[in-house]
Amino acid sequence: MVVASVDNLADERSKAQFDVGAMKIVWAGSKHVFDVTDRMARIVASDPEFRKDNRTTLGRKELFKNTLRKMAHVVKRANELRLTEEEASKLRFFVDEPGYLDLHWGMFVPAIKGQGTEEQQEKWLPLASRMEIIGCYAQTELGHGSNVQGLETTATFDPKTDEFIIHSPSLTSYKWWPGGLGKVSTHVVVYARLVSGGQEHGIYGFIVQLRSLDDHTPLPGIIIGDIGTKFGSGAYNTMDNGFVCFNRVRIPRNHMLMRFCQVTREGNVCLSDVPKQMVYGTMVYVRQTIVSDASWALSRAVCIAVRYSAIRRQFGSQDRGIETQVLDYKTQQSRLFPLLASAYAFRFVGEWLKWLYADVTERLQANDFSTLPEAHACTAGLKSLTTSVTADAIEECRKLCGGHGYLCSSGLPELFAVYVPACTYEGDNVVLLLQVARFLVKTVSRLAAGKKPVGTTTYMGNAEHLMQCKSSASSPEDWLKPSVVLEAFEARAFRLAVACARDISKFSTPEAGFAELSIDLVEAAIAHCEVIVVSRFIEKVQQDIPGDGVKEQLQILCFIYALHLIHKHSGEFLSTGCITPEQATLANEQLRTLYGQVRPNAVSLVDAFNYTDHYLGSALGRYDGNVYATLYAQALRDPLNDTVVPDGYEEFIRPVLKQTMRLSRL
Ligand SMILES: CCCCC/C=C/C(=O)SCCNC(=O)CCNC(=O)[C@H](O)C(C)(C)COP(=O)(O)OP(=O)(O)OC[C@H]1O[C@@H](n2cnc3c(N)ncnc32)[C@H](O)[C@@H]1OP(=O)(O)O
Ligand SMILES: Cc1cc2nc3c(=O)[nH]c(=O)nc-3n(C[C@H](O)[C@H](O)[C@H](O)COP(=O)(O)OP(=O)(O)OC[C@H]3O[C@@H](n4cnc5c(N)ncnc54)[C@H](O)[C@@H]3O)c2cc1C
Repeated sequence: MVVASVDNLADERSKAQFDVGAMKIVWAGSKHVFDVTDRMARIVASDPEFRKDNRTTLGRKELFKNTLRKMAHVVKRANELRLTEEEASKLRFFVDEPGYLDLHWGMFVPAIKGQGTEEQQEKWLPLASRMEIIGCYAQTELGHGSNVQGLETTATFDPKTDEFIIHSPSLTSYKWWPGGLGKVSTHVVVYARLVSGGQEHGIYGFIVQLRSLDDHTPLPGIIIGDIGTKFGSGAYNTMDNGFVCFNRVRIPRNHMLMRFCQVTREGNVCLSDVPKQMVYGTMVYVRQTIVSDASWALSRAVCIAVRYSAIRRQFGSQDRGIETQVLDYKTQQSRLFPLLASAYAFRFVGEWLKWLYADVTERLQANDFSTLPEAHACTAGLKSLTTSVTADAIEECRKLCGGHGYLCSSGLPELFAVYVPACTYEGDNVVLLLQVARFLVKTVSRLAAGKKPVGTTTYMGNAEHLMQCKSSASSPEDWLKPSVVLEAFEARAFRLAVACARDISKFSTPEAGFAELSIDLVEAAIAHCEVIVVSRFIEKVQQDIPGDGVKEQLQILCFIYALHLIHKHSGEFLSTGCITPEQATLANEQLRTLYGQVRPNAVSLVDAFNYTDHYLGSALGRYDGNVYATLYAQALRDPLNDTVVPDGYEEFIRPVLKQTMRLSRL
């Protein structure tokens, strides 16, 4: 019997029809980013302190202490190697362990940068940069997360002492969930209702010291702790998501982040001439980073599933000879290749979103707020779309790996458990899609008033055409024309948005219509977000892309991405009359052909992610394909195999066996 061998992957690599090195640069974004990323990944992979293969077997306390050790080592290495901010952030990324540093650098520092005045930045950022203080971001409460306006924590100005009093008036007002809060952070940006002169003035951020810098004990008036063990083994349990109750804790007035709203010594509240939503700026920033992260998590799962599918063989042999690689089954391809294509799609849309965010930031600094609603809709919508798809895709990759995918040594269960809360944090995905829908309905109603849509809604300006057009696809090849594909996506999105706007107007109030039609609104929002991803991917493959065959591979992936969505949402494309059933069949035919074209390149397309075996953390996804020996070696290392006769034998197995023997003698 011939069994799968490690040569499978070498064979696969020899079939590649493109320059993998050049694709690595495209994936990374530039030669510079590739070099930094590659170097940081290797530093982590070669350092035994960053070992992570025992994580799922550790108890919570041991696990957490292990994370603290790793975080301290990250800081030490970053200092020793004099890493730049870019390098240090990559180093943390490849350590691949949720920990307080994520919140310190990912939310606390950005909140101060975005919401603090220049003086506040000058005071706090050096302390944070040198890690003389450790910070986190406390917005969510036990009773409210999505509804930020419903937060209960108060920050009441006391003009007698020139201080704010931070107070948690009820159990439901306890801050609940902030990462890094439970056990580590010394400081926090707390979001609270500003009260001055007996009046409420909305939600703002306040810097509060939580713990003594001498002995780490909570400061007076602060009750603080961890909220408990979370989903999955290892996974997000390395993080001390925490709770805190403030019992009239006093902070100096200048600890309120005052970039957009100032409270004077007398207690007067002066709003700057900027939209009040600027206070939500940190969320917009983080949502944008989450879109980029989605492509990393998705590509990691896909890399494992593609390599393993090339190694794994089942059936297909009459004479016990060589069997079929499961990657050759069309059903496997139809489940896996759209995910591979989505990984590339999310990578490119993530890069574009970074650009959009930089653009809006520049405009805001020049007091141009015109693109803020669009930036909010794009970051919210793409965060929702990419995290939902990625979470589902990781689970699909687990199933694509059959039984072995369910083992922790596949890396997939822990990846899923770590990743899935991305659908919830930084805004529940449905709540965020409803924000996009709100923006779309507004855009549609402005069209009627003759206002020209801009940015990602520019296509809606072509309203008459989009409402009437019928797809011209009359052969499978027609589905490889960017204009044909884009028109179908734009027409579907526009018609769904217009139908929602029209139906809302039939209700007594827009609010009532919005609430009743929210299911349709969410679908319209997804359709719009898919227009963004598809059009950015098409734009990308229309650019000059160096490297033999690289552009051709990206074109194949681009059309797989678009056509699999047409298949997935065929009900919507058909019911809106954008395509006919015959055209849907042609699109499917083309999709099957594209699967055949990507097949010989699949392993090389995941090699282009350039992941180290350390980062993948998977017996199934190893670069060398040595799957079975690794699975066996890891099984032997399981704590349960420390002894041949298990602990508990004398107490619990032997008595059962004895009892059974006694009974059988009766
Ligand atoms: C390093 C990564 C680790 C991750 C760790 C996780 C951290 C966290 O989870 S932190 C907590 C994150 N929490 C959330 O994301 C909460 C989600 N909720 C919200 O963002 C908001 O409350 C809301 C957007 C869902 C609703 O806000 P609300 O004030 O009630 O707003 P309205 O729906 O009435 O909208 C008013 C107006 O404001 C616009 N808008 C809302 N958000 C933003 C924004 N971020 N930027 C710009 N504009 C925004 C909204 O579109 C409305 O506009 P109009 O329609 O023009 O009135
Ligand atoms: C791992 C993790 C880390 C986190 N880290 C932080 C942190 O560092 N700092 C911080 O402040 N917070 C943090 N959070 C909290 C997080 O931001 C909130 O959990 C999130 O915003 C969702 O809010 P919620 O829990 O109130 O959900 P809810 O709003 O209670 O959602 C429950 C359900 O209600 C639905 N729903 C709610 N409102 C609507 C609506 N208007 N229309 C339709 N459906 C609706 C949702 O779709 C969902 O299905 C973290 C959460 C997790 C899981």
